[in-house]
Amino acid sequence: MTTKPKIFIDGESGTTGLQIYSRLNQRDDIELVSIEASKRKDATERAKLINAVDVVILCLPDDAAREAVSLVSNTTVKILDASTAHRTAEGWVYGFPELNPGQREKIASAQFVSNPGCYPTGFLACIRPLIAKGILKADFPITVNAVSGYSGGGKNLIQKYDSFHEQQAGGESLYPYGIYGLQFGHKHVKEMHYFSGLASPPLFVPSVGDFEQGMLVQVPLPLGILDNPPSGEVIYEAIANYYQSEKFVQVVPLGEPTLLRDGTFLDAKAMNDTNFVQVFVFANDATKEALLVARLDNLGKGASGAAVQNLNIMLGFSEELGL
Ligand SMILES: NC(=O)C1=CN([C@@H]2O[C@H](COP(=O)(O)OP(=O)(O)OC[C@H]3O[C@@H](n4cnc5c(N)ncnc54)[C@H](OP(=O)(O)O)[C@@H]3O)[C@@H](O)[C@H]2O)C=CC1
Ligand SMILES: CC(=O)N[C@@H](CCC(=O)OP(=O)(O)O)C(=O)O
Repeated sequence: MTTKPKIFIDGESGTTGLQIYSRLNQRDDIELVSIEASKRKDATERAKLINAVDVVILCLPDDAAREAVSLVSNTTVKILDASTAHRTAEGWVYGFPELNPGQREKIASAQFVSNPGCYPTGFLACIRPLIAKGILKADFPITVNAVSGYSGGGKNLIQKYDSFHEQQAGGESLYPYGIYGLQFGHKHVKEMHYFSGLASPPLFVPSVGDFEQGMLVQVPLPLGILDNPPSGEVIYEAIANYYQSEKFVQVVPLGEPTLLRDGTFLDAKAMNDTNFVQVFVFANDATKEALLVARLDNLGKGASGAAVQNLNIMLGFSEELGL
């Protein structure tokens, strides 16, 4: 009988950890190992488990994730970090299998894998094919506007919204929508810049809406600044070809009307509870404007679904198991 790989989720009771747990706990091809709740922040107890399993999934704030990595003494244990701490760090592989040819092979053989941020997953899914294929040059000025459900802010933001909902007592939302990060330099910009291949960091404005889960990431392309702008069809074909063999990145056919609610709104929640990121291209060749949009579940392909996909790759399992 072959032994099942042992998995420890450090931060199992947090927002991301719970979602990973729920995707893994029905599986009989792995063994989930848990820490006693009262000892979940005890470094000695965590170190024992971290060094006794095959893969540790870190679902912790950045500092606690760095601490967990410092506790690793077993050179055979693999670490998958869902936090921002190691996304551009040396010695770590970026856990976005669809990003570049050969990326999933790197994930499969790595000891240290970082799970991408939710916003960067949407952004990179849109822009990476255009830079990689030379449809846009690396110096094209890029801005990103995105909206996330409030679970993107973890337990703290969920608690805040729970209390808003109590105060509004069924009435109109107290905080329906707000932009943030207005000092710029959001913690995700570094990985957006690094893995896109852009010459300069994109200007990123995130926002949060009064819904728990779901995300839209918008990348406007003011093509009129170019002498010979690519058409919408060229942009669409480049992105669609890039992901043609990928299951979890869906490039929606150009001008697909049925995906807009009432023909008008693109709904942020439509990918919830899935591991898909959808990429849309909207374009007007006459006005030389285009807009790329990614739609994903911040807790799906944006966090926990992506973590399970990476775990499967790291264990040499079929990538789609449990997703
Ligand atoms: N929410 C999202 O959409 C996404 C989150 N992420 C990242 O995943 C990580 C986890 O985020 P999220 O689940 O949202 O956050 P939560 O705040 O919901 O959960 C964090 C968990 O870590 C535990 N924890 C905190 N400090 C320690 C410690 N020193 N030792 C052990 N456990 C500790 C907390 O326990 P306690 O509550 O008891 O303090 C809590 O269970 C973060 O780095 C986040 O940025 C990544 C992508 C998307
Ligand atoms: C709505 C909200 O607050 N979202 C979070 C991003 C969540 C996330 O992806 O965090 P990691 O980079 O640690 O993975 C934020 O903007 O900080």
